[in-house]
Amino acid sequence: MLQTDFQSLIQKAIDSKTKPVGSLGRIEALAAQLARIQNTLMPVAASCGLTLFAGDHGMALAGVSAYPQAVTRQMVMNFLGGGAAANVFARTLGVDVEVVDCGVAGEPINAPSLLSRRLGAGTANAIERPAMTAVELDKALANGRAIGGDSDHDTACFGEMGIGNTSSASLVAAKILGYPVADLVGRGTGLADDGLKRKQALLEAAAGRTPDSLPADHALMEYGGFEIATMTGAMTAAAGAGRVVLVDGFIATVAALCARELSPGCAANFVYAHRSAEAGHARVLEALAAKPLLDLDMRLGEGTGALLAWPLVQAAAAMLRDMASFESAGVSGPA
Ligand SMILES: O=C(O)c1ccc[n+]([C@@H]2O[C@H](COP(=O)([O-])O)[C@@H](O)[C@H]2O)c1
Ligand SMILES: Cc1cc2nc[nH]c2cc1C
Repeated sequence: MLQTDFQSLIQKAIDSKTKPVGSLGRIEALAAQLARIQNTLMPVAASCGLTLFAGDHGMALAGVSAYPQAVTRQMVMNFLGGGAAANVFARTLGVDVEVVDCGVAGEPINAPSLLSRRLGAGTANAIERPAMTAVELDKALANGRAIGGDSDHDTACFGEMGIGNTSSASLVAAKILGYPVADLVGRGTGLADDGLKRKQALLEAAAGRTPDSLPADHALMEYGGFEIATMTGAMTAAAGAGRVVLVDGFIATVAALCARELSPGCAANFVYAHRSAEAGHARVLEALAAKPLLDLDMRLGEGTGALLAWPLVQAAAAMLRDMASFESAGVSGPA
């Protein structure tokens, strides 16, 4: 069937439901997207998994974050213990959580429930040199594809943890979009004014090492993080496998931007969950013409925004699948 014909069938199905035309607002657009992704007028949103990608950044040691690098590792232990915001939200929603070490600083973490896909003990300091090699990038993308492609869930939430990764994400996005990095720098975990100034100067120095504009793979190699690159691969494969991908905050949206550049078809499966309070997020969303579902002033990461959007995905699918039509319920249509 032609795409336009299927789109008009979807619209007809949505408009036949017992509600004034258009009255469920953006839930209707979301339902239509789910129908397109699953190629059915009976979309299913039955199960969702959260994969948390953790990695460290050489840049963090230059002082671009309000928190020390050690927090990445400590938070991985917290995820494994079930005590982080992402765990708590996931439990309330019945979502499974898996944690991936993509390259946390220090010795490998020895925990049976942790998936080890380490590319090293953190990236190189991208202020001075490329964050990773082409071989490391390829491996991270491949690791991500294997993780994103292997799941029983119809919906995937991807979250990240990495002290310094707002710096990495700002630089990657600036190079892909051809924006000055200053337009995309924010307070991250909560830098005060003097810290923000220092971060801005360091990121401008980092950006100055390379041309104003870079393709996504070069941008990732120069400025990316192991967790961001692994998430990028996971997003392409999850979308390729027909899953709905709930895109979290600033860092996850930059991974989605990379995924779209590397594998354009995957964008159709992306649902932008929320607008983070991190300064650059609104700009990157704008560049993607993406209107996220939620705006809760959150800026945590960990997939917390994506998790909170999961019930909306479930509601949208149930609306299209289960709501009565004017005809089946014997309700009069517009006069
Ligand atoms: O998701 C977001 O929009 C977001 C915005 C600001 C900070 N974060 C989280 O905070 C960490 C990065 O902040 P920073 O200041 O260390 O670059 C990293 O672990 C992210 O998960 C996440
Ligand atoms: C405590 C803490 C938890 C986080 N979760 C994601 N990024 C984080 C950064 C910090 C500092």
